[in-house]
Amino acid sequence: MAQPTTSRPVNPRPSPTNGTARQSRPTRPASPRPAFNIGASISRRLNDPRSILLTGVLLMLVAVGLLIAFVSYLTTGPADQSVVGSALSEPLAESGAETRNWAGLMGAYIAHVFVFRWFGVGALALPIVLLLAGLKLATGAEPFPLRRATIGLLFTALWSSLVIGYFVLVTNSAETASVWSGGIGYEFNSALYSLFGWGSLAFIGFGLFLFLVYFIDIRTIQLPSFSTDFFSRRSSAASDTDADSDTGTETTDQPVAATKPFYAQPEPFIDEEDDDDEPVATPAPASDPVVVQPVQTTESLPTTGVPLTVKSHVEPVTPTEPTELSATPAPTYEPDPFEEDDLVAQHGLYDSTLDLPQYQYPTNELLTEYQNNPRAQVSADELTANKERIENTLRNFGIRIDSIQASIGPTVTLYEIVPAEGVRISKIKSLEDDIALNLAALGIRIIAPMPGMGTIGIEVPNKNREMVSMRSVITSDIFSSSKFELPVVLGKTISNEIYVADLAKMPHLLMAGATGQGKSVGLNVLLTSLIYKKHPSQLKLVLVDPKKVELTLFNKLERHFLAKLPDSDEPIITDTKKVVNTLNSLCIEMDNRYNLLKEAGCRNLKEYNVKFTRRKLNPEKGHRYLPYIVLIIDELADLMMTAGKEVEQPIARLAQLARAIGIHLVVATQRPSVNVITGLIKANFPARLSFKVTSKIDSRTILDTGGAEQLVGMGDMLLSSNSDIIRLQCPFVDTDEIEGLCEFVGNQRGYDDAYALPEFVGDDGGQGEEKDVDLDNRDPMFDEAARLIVIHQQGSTSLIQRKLKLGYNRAGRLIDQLEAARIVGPFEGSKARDVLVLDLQALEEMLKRLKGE
Ligand SMILES: Nc1ncnc2c1ncn2[C@@H]1O[C@H](COP(=O)(O)OP(=O)(O)OP(=O)(O)O)[C@@H](O)[C@H]1O
Repeated sequence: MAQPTTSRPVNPRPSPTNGTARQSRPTRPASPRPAFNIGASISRRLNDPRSILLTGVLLMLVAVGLLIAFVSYLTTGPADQSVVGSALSEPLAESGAETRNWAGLMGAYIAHVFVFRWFGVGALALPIVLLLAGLKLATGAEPFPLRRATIGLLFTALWSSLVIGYFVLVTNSAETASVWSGGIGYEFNSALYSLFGWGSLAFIGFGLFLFLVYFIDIRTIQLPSFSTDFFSRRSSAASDTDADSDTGTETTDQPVAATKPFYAQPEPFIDEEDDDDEPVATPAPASDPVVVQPVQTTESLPTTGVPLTVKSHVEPVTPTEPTELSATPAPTYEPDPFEEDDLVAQHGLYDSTLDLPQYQYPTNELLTEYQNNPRAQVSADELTANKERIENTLRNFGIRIDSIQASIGPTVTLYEIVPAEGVRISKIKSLEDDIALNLAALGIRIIAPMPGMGTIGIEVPNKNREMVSMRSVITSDIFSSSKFELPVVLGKTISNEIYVADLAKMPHLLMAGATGQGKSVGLNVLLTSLIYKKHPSQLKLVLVDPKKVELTLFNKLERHFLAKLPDSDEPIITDTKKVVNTLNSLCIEMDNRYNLLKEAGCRNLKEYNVKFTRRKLNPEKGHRYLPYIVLIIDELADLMMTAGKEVEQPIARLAQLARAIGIHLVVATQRPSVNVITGLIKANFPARLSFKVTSKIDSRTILDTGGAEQLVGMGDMLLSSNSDIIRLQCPFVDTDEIEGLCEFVGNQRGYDDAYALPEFVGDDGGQGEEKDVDLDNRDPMFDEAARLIVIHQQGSTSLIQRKLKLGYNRAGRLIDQLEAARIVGPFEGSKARDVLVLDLQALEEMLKRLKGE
């Protein structure tokens, strides 16, 4: 679990409030809207994909112009030199008319600077760099990794200037040939030659050597004597495959995926089956059977996490059975380091964000800047009054104290009391209710003792509270520089620190709170944090919303961040049956991912993705970059009531096993009772968050302790993780802001469709599919059964059984026929089916139609 990190001094300033900003959601109360911000508008324009396209095309045009000017200058340069020289002194029209350069006077002038004065023929590198950059911006295509190409070309420009300069100097041909070396090369050699003579060539040669060592990594250049030469081995493997095509061992000589869209990057590739008769597999040490480990926090690319014994041949991977935690350790395979280095040198590291290279992360301006009410500070009077009342109350109960100190938070102020020697803490704890009554404020919480300190804390709500805006936390240093895998900003602590947690480490979160206390805002905050930090290729959301209204705004993210079942129309899942199928599908995804990790010899998703990024895993073997998947369920109670075990079991299974493979769950409910948050579910959610609940019992169910019933609402919450309980004020984000954010993302170019989860075919034949029912061959009791169901408005098999005195099988067949005739709805777990026909009159009409009358 993440620790809060301090971004402010521990002794905070008093906090302002906005008392008006919380009347009701979704309409934002009278909080001031941000004034029109010119800077924000310009920055939005610049980030607009159309502006990016325009910049790209402009760059390419400039590049072509420069290329023409430079090439032309190499032949016409000497003739133009006098024109360029006189251009500043004579009227432009005249000097322009005399220019021989194909790109006119301007071309001649720019080429004069770049070619003649600076780099000579090497100046051609500049338009090439601009061309590549323009191409990438305009189309996303990147024939060579741009950064490496730029460095390489600029070095070539400089180095060629130096080499040619040397020869121009020693052959005394400056008059005619210095245009090829440019001024830099010639002047450099003039200076050096007088000191070292031909030794200056050694300097230049050494420069090249340095570049090769650091930039290309000279160690990876293959000498002809290497018998393991990558290309020769690959092509021989390919011909082997040709000769024996039914072995199923496919190899491809072309690592670049030709069928990918134009913006796709080359596939990472290493063919582990390219071995000869001497397979060497390196099994992982059979020591520790636990393959699941929490993901590391550091962003630096770790080594692969498997013992690295360098072998040049590997054995084909044999998939083993999936997926329990105690699964036997995966065999690890050591790919040929020369191959990987070669691929990485050729294509650079794999970069998942190149799936959508022009994707723009949301800007801060999309969030509202709320002005906090200046009256909302905790005044010195309020502080002194509370202090005195605490002291008096304690004194009345015979408790002496040594000192009392206040820290002002956004919602509550914490009075920290050092009791006099000999005072028992349990005594103070037992007086909690009396002290609260005396201080006459709602939401007094007594923390006795404060963890890790010998003091007692009393939290008293502020008269006016501070609104913690989403914008203020998103723009904070601590969040924007966070290196967490899945950073979520949960709010501000009592000492005004911004609390950022890593969902990947939590690894699942259970949320509860009575209605209207801030749960939906809390979920929106969580989703907003993730969307601000992650690229669509790195994160997929599965949103389950049985209430059907809470998460609808996120619909717009379908082709960027959402995942759904292949045959589902709606990306946000509201139907119980679909929820069950989706949960089961996630379990299949989990099993598939475990298999991939096992084959790759990785212990968790992060290691796996690092390995994939380094092009050590072959996509032709099913390996792919694995995005995190976050499953959000808004209202577990509804699901537990309608589908009970059908949802409980996959949720528990996912919660138990999915952390290592990057599937994380956030489950919210307004009814934290034991039949919703069952023991099985609770045991698998170590991190729990509670907004205000209605009773101490509810607080115990969710947090295992009281306290949540004393919160003051509006996002005031307690987070329990690792047996610590922290009080936080959740940030506020309005539906308008969420709408703006979703539009910003949704209007950008996305994937063709939502991320497809594996297909799941349930016991009843899949996603509520119709069964094979022949309505022409109806049961003789069909009409009667239909009337019975419509009269009772209850779609139950047992009703038919009882009233028509039929056996279970026949009643079951009848209900299937009624479903096929759309008189009752589909099976919904333990609940009776919906009756789709409202009255007998409508029914009789339907029956007539069925009979063809
Ligand atoms: N973090 C917050 N800061 C300030 N006000 C808040 C915050 N969270 C919620 N509120 C206020 O409380 C109201 C209710 O919040 P919200 O809709 O999130 O409650 P809920 O628990 O989801 O309710 P329900 O279960 O009925 O959907 C909001 O409209 C807003 O005015």
